[in-house]
Amino acid sequence: MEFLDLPQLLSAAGTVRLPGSKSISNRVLLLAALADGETEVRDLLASDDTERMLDALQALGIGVTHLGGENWKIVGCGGAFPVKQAELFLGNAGTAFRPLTAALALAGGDYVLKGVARMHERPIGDLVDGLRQLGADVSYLGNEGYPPLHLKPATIRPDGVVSVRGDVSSQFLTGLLMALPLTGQTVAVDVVGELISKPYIEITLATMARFGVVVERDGWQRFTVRAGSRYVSPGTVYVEGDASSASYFLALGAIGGGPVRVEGVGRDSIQGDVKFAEALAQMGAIIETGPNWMTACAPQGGLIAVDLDCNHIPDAAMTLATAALFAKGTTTLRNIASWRVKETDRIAAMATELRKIGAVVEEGADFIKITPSTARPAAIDTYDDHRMAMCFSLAAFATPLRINDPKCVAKTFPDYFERFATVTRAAPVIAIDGPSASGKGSVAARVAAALGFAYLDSGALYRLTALAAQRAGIAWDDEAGVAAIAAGLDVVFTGEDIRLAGVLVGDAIRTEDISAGASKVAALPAVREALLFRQRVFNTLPGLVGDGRDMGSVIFPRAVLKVFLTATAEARAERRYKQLIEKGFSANLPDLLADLQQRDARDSQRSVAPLRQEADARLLETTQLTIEQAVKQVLDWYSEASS
Ligand SMILES: Nc1ncnc2c1ncn2[C@@H]1O[C@H](COP(=O)(O)OP(=O)(O)O)[C@@H](O)[C@H]1O
Ligand SMILES: Nc1ccn([C@H]2C[C@H](O)[C@@H](COP(=O)(O)OP(=O)(O)O)O2)c(=O)n1
Repeated sequence: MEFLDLPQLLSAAGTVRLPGSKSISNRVLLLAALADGETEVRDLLASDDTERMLDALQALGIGVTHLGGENWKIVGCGGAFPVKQAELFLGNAGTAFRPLTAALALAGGDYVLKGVARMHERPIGDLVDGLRQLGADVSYLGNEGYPPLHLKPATIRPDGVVSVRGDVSSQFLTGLLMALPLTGQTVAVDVVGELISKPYIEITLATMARFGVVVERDGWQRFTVRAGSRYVSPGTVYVEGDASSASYFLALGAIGGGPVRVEGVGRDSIQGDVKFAEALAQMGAIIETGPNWMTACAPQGGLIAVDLDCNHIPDAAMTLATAALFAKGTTTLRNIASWRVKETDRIAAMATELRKIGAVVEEGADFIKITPSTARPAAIDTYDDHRMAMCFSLAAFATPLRINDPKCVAKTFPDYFERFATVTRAAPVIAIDGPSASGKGSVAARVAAALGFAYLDSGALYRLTALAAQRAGIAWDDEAGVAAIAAGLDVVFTGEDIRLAGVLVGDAIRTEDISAGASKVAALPAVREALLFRQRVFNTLPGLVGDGRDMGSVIFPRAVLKVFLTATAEARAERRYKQLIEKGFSANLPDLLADLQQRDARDSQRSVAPLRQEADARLLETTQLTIEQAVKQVLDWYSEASS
């Protein structure tokens, strides 16, 4: 499985131009397809969900032309799709599936609508019931009440009023409303139960109005579309930036200092999720808004917990759940039952993953309560849910973490993590790589002490793996066996002390035998893989100095400073000789030199993470230098690199 490792974050500031709103994009595409005339759609969101809609429209015979960038031309069909028989695959795109179901059920053709497995677990029965009241012929191909669906031609006989439930997903009402002009008659929709996510209905009404259809509204209970309503292209439509996507960046500013500015949505937005900014302000964040921009900064004393009804911001509220990790007290998010029928059961997923990083979480049918506690690194599962991946990126302010399957963000925000990187600063790393006995450990530990940073002796992990394998009777060339040992290493570093399975290791990992074993196990790709995340979790505040062979190339490629530390083989053999004698080991200089040359060769010739000076690493030749001189040089380079 693909993953993305995030270091602990230090701060956030900058500006992000948001991608187009998913909700607006897919509504505009469908209405442009149903309208009379051509529509130029500008700033459309480029994502999986909009691709599913564009593909479906093309399959239905709609003229779709990419004008370059985020701009598209849609040739409307005036309410009659040219293709009367089709099978459409809509992935996990609810914003494509529900409205297309409604429009196609009234379109007089024979259509099959399918999605991914999760889409087939997301209820659609309430919408189908509504459509059947209009005479539509809709049947379930799998489970009753769920996609896939078969829609057949039918006589549509609107008899005035249709009832639809409003308390499961507002997308059912959205789908129905957008399809009603296709009946040509006056139809009223009565909402049964409390309508949730009202702001999404506002987006629907505003978008329909942009295409010339005005829906009469009686509170949130009854919506009427008059006979003769027709969609007409407004010519050009600009899609607003995505307000839900804005939530991650505003939260970054609120947690990481800021200011973080988002452009593309603001005070004038038609999207309900802009209200997320108000929720963040209640947590203490300093928010400013303009017509189409917003900024967020962290408050002096840090964020504070809130108890909020989130019915009006169901998607953006997820962002509050991870922002709660940085708020004093217990945050309660209420009235969020719809989370359970989204891309995944978001209440369960959020609770499980927040607990992994140490938060105390209570969940109920329609609420979640989060109390922060000491954070610990973890690998976060994302459940094929873009918002899980984006929400948990915020948690990196508390701890380094791994995001599994980060590409699931493509559903609404394909380049999310690239943008995230441009507005965040991570805890700095100084990477010191070089051959055996070049002085890496001595220099790295002193540099770390001078800066107050943590120190990672990565070689010790390979040495510990070799030792633990030896103790377990596993041969050093048994890749799977040694990798399992590496993955399960029970090791605790405290200052200079290293404990393996609770017992002090001392010099047992420094013998020449274990040195040779370490070099052998280090050549096994599965072992390196198993030790990757274990090393990256050292990347915490205020900073880290890591020494080894691949600190700058593989483990911390974004290190602020990379140093390749070396000395002649003779000088290194002599240093090692002295070191061993001082420790009371017996040693022989010619043997040491031969051993060291053999190890240099093995470390630099292996296929994975070979020892070599990277193009972006600075060379520090120490044959003629004292340790103090070498340390000073690294500190000078660091202050240069970080200024
Ligand atoms: N520049 C230097 N000049 C002289 N001795 C050094 C220098 N750097 C390191 N040493 C000594 O060499 C030995 C090996 O250094 P160490 O830091 O353990 O190397 P590495 O971590 O690269 O294997 C230590 O005893 C250390 O004190
Ligand atoms: N990041 C690292 C660190 C060490 N190794 C390998 C290379 C060495 O043969 C062993 C032991 O590393 P260590 O840095 O402790 O060895 P030296 O002190 O340099 O002799 O592990 C590695 O492959 N990658």
